[in-house]
Amino acid sequence: MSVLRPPPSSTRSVPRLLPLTLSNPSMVAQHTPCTMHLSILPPELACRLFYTMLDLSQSWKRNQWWLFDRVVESPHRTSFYARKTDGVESNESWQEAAQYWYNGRQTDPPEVFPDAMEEACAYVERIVNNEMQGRPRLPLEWAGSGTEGQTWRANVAASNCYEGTKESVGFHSDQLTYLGPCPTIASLSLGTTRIFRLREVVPSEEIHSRKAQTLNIPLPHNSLIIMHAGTQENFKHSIPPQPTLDLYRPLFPHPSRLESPPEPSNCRVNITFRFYRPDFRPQSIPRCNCGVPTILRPDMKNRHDGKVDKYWWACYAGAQNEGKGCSFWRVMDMEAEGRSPTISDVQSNEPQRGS
Ligand SMILES: O=C(O)CCC(=O)C(=O)O
Ligand SMILES: [Fe+2]
Repeated sequence: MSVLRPPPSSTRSVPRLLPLTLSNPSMVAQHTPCTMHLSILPPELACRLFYTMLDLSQSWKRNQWWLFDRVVESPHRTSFYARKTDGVESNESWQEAAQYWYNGRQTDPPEVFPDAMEEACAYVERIVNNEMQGRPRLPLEWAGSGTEGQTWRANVAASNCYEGTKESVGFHSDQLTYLGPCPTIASLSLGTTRIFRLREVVPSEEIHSRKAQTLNIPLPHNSLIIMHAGTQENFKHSIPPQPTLDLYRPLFPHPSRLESPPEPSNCRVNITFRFYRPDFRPQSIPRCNCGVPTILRPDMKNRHDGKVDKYWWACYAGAQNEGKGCSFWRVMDMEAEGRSPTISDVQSNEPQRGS
C-alpha cells in the first residue's frame, strides 16, 4: 500500500492583492519603509539641476551585463558621481584610492558632483538626517557620523535618465557591496512624473499564507523618496514603462537659452544619493576565485521577525566575463571581517539600565 502524502502545498489559494497607488506622503509612510517629501528644493534650483543633468545625460551610458549566455542592456541611461571627500574623513584622495567596480568591471574614477548637485545635496542631507532622527535604527546600520557630526551623508550618487514612456528599470534591490547592510538611500526625481514601483519579497516561510502587493508611487518633479534602512533587504523596486506620461513644463528657461521660452520635456532624471560606508571600503571587499570583487547580497527570502538573517558575498565576474563566473560564495561575518561601528556595537557598549 502506498503511503498517502499530503497534497503539494500550493500558493494558488492565497488571494492576489490588487496594486495600490500611494499618492501622498502619508500613504507612502503607512505602507512602505520609505518616506516621500514634496517640493524639496527651491524651484529655481530644481529646474537648474534638471537642465544640468539632462545636458550631462547626453554622454551617459546604458549599462551592459551578461545574463546567462547573452548581453543585456539597461533600457535607460545612467552615470555615477562621487563627492570630493568620503564625508567621514576630510581626505580628498579617496577617489583615487578607491577602485570602483560596476557589474564586475573596473571603471574609471567617477566624476565629482556638479555644482547644482552639491547645492541640492545639502537640502537632501538635511531632510534625511531629520527623518532618521525620528526613526528606530536597525542593528547593522552604520553608527559613525559624518565630518560635521551628522548621522547620514551622501558621498556618491547614481543618476538615471528615462526618456519617453518606454525607458525603464526592472525590479531589483540595490547592491549592498559598498553600502553595507541596511543602507539609507535618498532618491530625487526631476522632470516628468514617473511611477516608482515597490514590491515586497515575501519570506519563504510566509509564501503559503500571503502574496506581495504591488505599490505604485507617482514621483513628481522635485520630490524625494527616502528608502530607509531595510528597504533593500525586504523590497524590490522598479520604474516600469507606462502607456502615457504628462510632459514636464519647466518654470524657467534653460540657462544657456534665456531668450527662448522653456520647452516641455518627456524626460525624468533621477539622482540617488548614497553613502559608501568606510567599513565597506573597496579595499576590504573579498575577491572571488576570478580575482574580481564579490558583491554583497541579502538573503531576502529567509527573514524572521521582519529581519534578514544573512548576507553573503558572491562571485559577480559572470556579469562581464561572457557569463562565466566561479562558485565563490561566503556568508558575511561583520565581526570577523572587522566591520564597525554598527548600531548594535554602540548599543551593546551602552551601560545597562539599573546596573
Ligand atoms: O529612477 C529611479 O527612481 C530608481 C533608480 C534606481 O533604482 C537605481 O538607480 O538603483
Ligand atoms: Fe535601485
